[in-house]
Amino acid sequence: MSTAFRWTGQARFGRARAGHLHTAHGMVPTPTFMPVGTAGTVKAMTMDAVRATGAGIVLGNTYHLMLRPGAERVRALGGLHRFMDWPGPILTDSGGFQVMSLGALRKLDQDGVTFSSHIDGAKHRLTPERSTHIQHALDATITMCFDECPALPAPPETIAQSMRLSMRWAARCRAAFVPRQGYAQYGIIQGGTEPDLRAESVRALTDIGFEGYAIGGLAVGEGQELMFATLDATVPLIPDDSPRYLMGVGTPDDLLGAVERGVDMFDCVMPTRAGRTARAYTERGTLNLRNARHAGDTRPISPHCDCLACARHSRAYLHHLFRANEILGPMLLTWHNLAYYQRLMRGLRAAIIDGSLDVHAAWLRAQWAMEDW
Ligand SMILES: CNc1nc2cc3c(=O)[nH]c(N)nc3c(CCO)c2[nH]1
Ligand SMILES: [Zn+2]
Repeated sequence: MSTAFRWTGQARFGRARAGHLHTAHGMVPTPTFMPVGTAGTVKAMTMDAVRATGAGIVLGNTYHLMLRPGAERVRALGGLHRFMDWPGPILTDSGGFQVMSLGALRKLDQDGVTFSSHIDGAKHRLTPERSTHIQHALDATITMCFDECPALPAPPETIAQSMRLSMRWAARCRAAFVPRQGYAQYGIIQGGTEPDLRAESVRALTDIGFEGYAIGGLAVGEGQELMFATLDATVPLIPDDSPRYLMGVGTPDDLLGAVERGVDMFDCVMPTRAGRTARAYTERGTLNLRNARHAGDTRPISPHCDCLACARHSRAYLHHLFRANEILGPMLLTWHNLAYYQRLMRGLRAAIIDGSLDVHAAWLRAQWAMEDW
């Protein structure tokens, strides 16, 4: 069986699709949610626990790993898969977004970005070539292009100039990429919420040619309606047999709407960040487990969940752990939230395959609107 990197379709429902991502590090059913493993760890989770939630692919970050422990050290230690003991596929983001959200004293120019580390203030520089080389040193299964994600709202001219810079950088990233069987590089579509700029960006990237395409520049405060409108304008322009990845998204309702619009891959810090702040995701919305109403509640977080927290513990116990600031609290709740996100994706995939996505979507939305049990 060829291990060439590719996405293969299995079933369609309207613009939604179910399929498989074939990579050098294994095959992942889509649509898929990628837990964020920023600095070589999915915070508060062992990788066995991440696997137990049903995750197939995780995300790492160039920015964090280049600062600590350093890409060359990770390469010397056998690459990120060995380093974090995750044999499955790893997608690494390229660093530009994180520099603009975390780096200090940032200076963007036509050639790249100079910044000071938020850890020790040391000066660093990222260019399309350096970001691509770092991701190669990490042995990322999927390498992301080095891009600029403009803050929204912004005038169309600003969005256009930023997108065209990212497209010039995408060509430099492709030239610096070392092709390997089963590995991939994704172009990142920019253009804000301007349909014509989005179309120009898709054309620029497909002219260069990548193994997959990400929709960047969203989930930066534009709101769900504008995000969905931008997906409506952009996703149909992406080659049908290419995997589509919506960066940084999102809530369960965002994921449903984006899957309905043909997106295959997602990453978001919400389930893991919420797991550390006592916010639990359930089929009926979210719960704040620090709330006193849970103090004596012997029920599991969700009656539909097979995670460790729901199998063995009560809401009362989770409430206690967070009130006592015990480390086990974030561990159990992160596990639960990731299990919820994976269950949601499995349900969407099954509904696409059995032709019931419209009914399933209506049921999900009705459930999310209901009061907690
Ligand atoms: C939370 N919202 C969000 N929007 C994003 C937008 C971008 C983007 O446009 N480019 C790149 N490289 N990464 C992005 C990321 C980090 C993904 O974890 C985003 N994350
Ligand atoms: Zn659970």
